[in-house]
Amino acid sequence: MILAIDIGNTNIVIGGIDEKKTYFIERVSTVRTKTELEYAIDIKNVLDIYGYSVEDISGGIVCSVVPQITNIMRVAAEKILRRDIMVVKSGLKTGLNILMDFPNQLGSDLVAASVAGITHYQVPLIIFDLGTATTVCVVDDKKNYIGGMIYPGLRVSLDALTENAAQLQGVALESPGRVIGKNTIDCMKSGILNSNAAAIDGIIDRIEEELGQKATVLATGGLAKTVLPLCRREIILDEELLLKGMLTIYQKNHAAFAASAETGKGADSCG
Ligand SMILES: Nc1ncnc2c1ncn2[C@@H]1O[C@H](COP(=O)(O)OP(=O)(O)OP(=O)(O)O)[C@@H](O)[C@H]1O
Ligand SMILES: CC(C)(CO)[C@@H](O)C(=O)NCCC(=O)O
Ligand SMILES: [K+]
Repeated sequence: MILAIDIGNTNIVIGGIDEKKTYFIERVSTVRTKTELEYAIDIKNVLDIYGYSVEDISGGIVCSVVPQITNIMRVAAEKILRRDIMVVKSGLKTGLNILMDFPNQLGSDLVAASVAGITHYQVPLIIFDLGTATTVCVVDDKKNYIGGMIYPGLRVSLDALTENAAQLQGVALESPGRVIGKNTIDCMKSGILNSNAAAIDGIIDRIEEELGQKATVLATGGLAKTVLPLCRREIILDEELLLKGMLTIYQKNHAAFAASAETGKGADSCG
């Protein structure tokens, strides 16, 4: 099994995975001030809770969209696993052809999700990731990453609303059970959930129209399981999509990575 660490803007997902299965998957909060030792303790605690030791882990990979934490987490994982840890970045083999204006600016999380998409599902693909941001990845029938969308995630949208409206307070992100709200809280709950669900349905229609093809639609991220039940289109929920993508990237690059680490050419340059 390898250790896969996905650093998002809100949460860090720590998972143990191999081609057979996911052994554990846990979230800790993304805290920008934590030290290497504190993240090392997080990793150690997750392993301890599940009864795994360092010997059970054959390697590690970090995927991050928070640049100031990337290296701290890499060193933290190296402290625990006592081996070089791979970082998802441009230059690695992925099997995905990124047709963007600036391919190296594409978020590593979007790369990992798309790699998992082309590995485990039928292309073309539309992939929604409902986290801090809601992102949409579009992969065509030739496994080209052709673009997507980025818009505010549900929690970020709600926070902006309550900050700007004097009479509105925070609500839990849960369905009120009906579309037409009868009180402030239900109106807000219905509004945030149904507006996002309807957006997803509508976005799928528009992307398929622009693609000229029907696509496999996937969803992942902390909020996917809350929103998907309100969508009308068929959408496959895969909460382990990023971990699966990180495993594939690890496998495709592991030999070159080990060789470059061995010859001291720099632990994190692979090609
Ligand atoms: N059970 C929950 N109830 C309410 N909000 C939640 C819940 N779980 C996650 N969230 C919200 O979902 C968002 C985080 O989703 P996720 O765990 O996918 O985070 P992330 O991976 O850090 O996001 P990103 O990858 O976009 O940076 C946050 O806005 C968080 O407040
Ligand atoms: C859009 C987010 C924040 C989603 O996590 C992340 O993928 C990111 O910071 N991306 C960089 C910009 C881009 O992907 O075009
Ligand atoms: K940011």
